[in-house]
Amino acid sequence: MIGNSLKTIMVLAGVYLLYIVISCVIVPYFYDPKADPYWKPTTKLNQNDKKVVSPDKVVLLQDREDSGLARLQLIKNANKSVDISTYAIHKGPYANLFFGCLFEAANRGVKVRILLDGIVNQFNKDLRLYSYAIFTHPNIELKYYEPLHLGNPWTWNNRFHDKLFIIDSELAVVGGRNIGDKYFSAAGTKGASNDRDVIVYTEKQEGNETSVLKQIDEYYQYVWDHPFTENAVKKVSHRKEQKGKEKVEEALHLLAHAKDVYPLPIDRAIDWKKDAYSTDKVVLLHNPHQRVNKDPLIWKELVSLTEQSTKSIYLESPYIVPTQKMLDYVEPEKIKVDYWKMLTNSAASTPNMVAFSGYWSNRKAIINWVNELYEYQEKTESLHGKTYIFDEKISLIGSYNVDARSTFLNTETMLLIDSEEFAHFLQKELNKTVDNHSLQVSEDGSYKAKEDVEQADVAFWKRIAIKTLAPIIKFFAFLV
Ligand SMILES: O=P(O)(O)OC[C@H](O)CO
Repeated sequence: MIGNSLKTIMVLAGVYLLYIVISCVIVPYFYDPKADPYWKPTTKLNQNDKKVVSPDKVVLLQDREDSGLARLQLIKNANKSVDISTYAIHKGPYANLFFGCLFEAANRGVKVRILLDGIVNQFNKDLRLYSYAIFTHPNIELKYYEPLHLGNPWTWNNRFHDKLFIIDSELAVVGGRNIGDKYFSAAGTKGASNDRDVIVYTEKQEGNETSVLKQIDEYYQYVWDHPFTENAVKKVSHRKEQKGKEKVEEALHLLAHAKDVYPLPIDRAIDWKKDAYSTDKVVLLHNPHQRVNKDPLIWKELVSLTEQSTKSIYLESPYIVPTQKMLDYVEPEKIKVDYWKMLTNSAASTPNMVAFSGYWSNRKAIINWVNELYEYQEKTESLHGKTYIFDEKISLIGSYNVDARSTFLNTETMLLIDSEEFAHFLQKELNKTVDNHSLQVSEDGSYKAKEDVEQADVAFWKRIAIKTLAPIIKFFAFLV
């Protein structure tokens, strides 16, 4: 009897596993996304357009602490609304301060909306407690994009990787950072993640119709109302409501004593607008919201810009895992750029062994594609920036990594900035990371020696993991 039940359970589990493999692995491997027949690249690089100055100004936000502080201050100074979308909120002191600021803003009447990836966040215990308090608060809402439904494994690959932060519909932060201590930690913090954001705002009231902020606002609303998003909590018991309130009180208390846990004074005014650059055009790029494989709109844009570039391309991505399906969109004979520099994590710095193993198998090919390939040599910090600069004119910053997951599977948001001044500045900043912390990879895969940068040791377990994973990931790179 017990034997029969066990057999039935094993058969059902096997059928379910097969259902998962078909939905999450086999279908995405074969399924070609439907292409938008009207798609055109956003920018023609070599066109001598009549110069139109956009009303948008941009500020590069690189320093980890400043970037964390800016978010907290912007929430504190919000008057009407705060709209946030991010892939992940990691539990820890920064997330608690962040929620402290959000609840403080909501308590004074600011409308707060938070949109997160479902699967990645719905098992975060702290977030669950906040979600109970959010449910009962009239001014804060929390939604999950594609939360886990065990019966719909074909939705599991559709991850929400957008990263937007919009204040009063008047200013936005677009970049690559999630919310968590490692993105905003002080210099020298172990496990710190280095990234870049852009603050975009407009000062001209009459120019607002052409501002990217309108586009960002409309896109946020579109995703907020999208059928793939759901309210995080549908009902709460009295006990849960109580637990949520206690968590919020804790966060507000922490905020009141922020100086004990946060290295920078939250109320210190930063005049970040002093570092603003004027622009000719700013556009929000995003992938379409489609399940299984998406029409790879951001990748198509990057390929088009690569093919149009004549002078230079600077590319920084924490993971570089090109797949054949991605390369099918490229016509190599069209790439005529004079100089191409690429920067990514080394085996020592990468926190993502799966993605790095995918890169490792392609490393030799990449060395041949570009003029100079660099790898970041810090053992306790990693690169997380997604930065692309074409012909010292067009810059893209945002969430998109050069891999199949960002290309076909995830939602992604990138800010395209047409500004020579900004591109020059960004290029200089990227070169600082290259010059001070990275080594160039030679044709044989070894590093070229450099006086001021030492090759970082790769932990023994990492070497073994890369050697073991690389041949396996080759077959699954379309999911990485
Ligand atoms: O580290 P992130 O935030 O760029 O995310 C990497 C994952 O591949 C997202 O799917």
